[in-house]
Amino acid sequence: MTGYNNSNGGEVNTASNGNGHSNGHSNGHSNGNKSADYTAQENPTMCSKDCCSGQGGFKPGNTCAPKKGAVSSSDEKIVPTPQSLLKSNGKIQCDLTPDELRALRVLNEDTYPYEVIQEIADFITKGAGVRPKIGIICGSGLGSLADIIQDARIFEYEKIPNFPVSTVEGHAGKLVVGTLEGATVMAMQGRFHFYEGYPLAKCSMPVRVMKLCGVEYLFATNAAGGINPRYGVGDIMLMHDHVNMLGFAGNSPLQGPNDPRFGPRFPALTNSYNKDLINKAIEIGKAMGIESNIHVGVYSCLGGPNYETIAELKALRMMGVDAVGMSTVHEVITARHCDMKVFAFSLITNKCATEYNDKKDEEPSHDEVMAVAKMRQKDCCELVSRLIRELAMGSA
Ligand SMILES: O=P(O)(O)O[C@@H]1C[C@H](O)[C@@H](CO)O1
Ligand code: HPA
Repeated sequence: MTGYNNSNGGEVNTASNGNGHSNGHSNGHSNGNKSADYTAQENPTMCSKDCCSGQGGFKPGNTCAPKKGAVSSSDEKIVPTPQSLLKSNGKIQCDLTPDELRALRVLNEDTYPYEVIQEIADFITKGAGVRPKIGIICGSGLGSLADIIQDARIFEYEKIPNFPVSTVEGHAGKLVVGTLEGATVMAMQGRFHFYEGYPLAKCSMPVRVMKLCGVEYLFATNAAGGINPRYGVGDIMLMHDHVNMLGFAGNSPLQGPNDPRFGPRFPALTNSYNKDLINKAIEIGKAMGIESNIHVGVYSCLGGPNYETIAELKALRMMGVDAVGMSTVHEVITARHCDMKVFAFSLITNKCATEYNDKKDEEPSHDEVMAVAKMRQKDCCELVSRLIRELAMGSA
């Protein structure tokens, strides 16, 4: 693998992709500082704190009453709100404090207001005592990337105010802040996926938290299926572009009102993956003796949680996709929107069949994904830490 440049022989572009977004304009997102009166009309599916926490806390889809219009099975009873809970003005009494109510609203809203993200970032930077420069998102089974961080301050997602929780095996649900190879870093041991029930903006919300913590570089990693027939299990594909299948279907983490404090309404994504970092990673791969296992390619994210059909994989291949997964793209979009530099790679954990066959052992499974990630975590950690060392030394 020689130096990467996808611009047909032009110079490697070292310029940052400043998208010139303005600061200081609010789009007037309110922060939920309303009274604790919570009308049934505002959200017909919510009830009291005790009821929701009885179902394991406030989580996506954690509703306590059937949605309006839902068909109930014959043995289910619809229990009307007791009159004793209704105030004379028709509002339901709520025993949540204003802060709890606000947290409930934030967790149930699709987008996080700037101020809430700022509060999360303040909580982390104050707790850690540093402002990290590099953000790392660990893919499935690649959480050990965060284990190599020194002077680590660990925040469990559950304890970070207004943070979602990780629900997938191989995603520990911890944020680790510290230093790595001389650089201040924050790493997510566990990301949020669309298939967990989170809207895309919520899946990639931590990227905005990183930005407000001071992060300039996003390193995103993932486990993916190799569609390119040249890719082997355990190979690493440096992402130089993506195909946003969820975007084709009209879904985006940037959907909804745009807050210009993060970035512009219509961001360009043509130079999303930093070419200098790709070239440095190729050099590092050579120095590590794994050159033949390193590729540069195109990743595509589907919604999951099911793996793809043969027809879907054939279609993706025809579209120029080299590896397929269920994450990363919305994180990259969010990072580029707020002008972060991005480096991302896929660990190829399985080869995707593009021809029909009946071989059960060729079907992908999360167990296989986790096993391959475990096997290859050492090289992935070394690649990331050497790249960060180059950044810290100012040579990348
Ligand atoms: O979080 P990533 O994208 O690394 O995880 C992949 C996609 C699914 O979450 C899971 C499937 O095995 O691995
Ligand atoms: N498809 C989608 N996501 C994945 C795969 C796959 O084959 N492998 C790991 N994550």
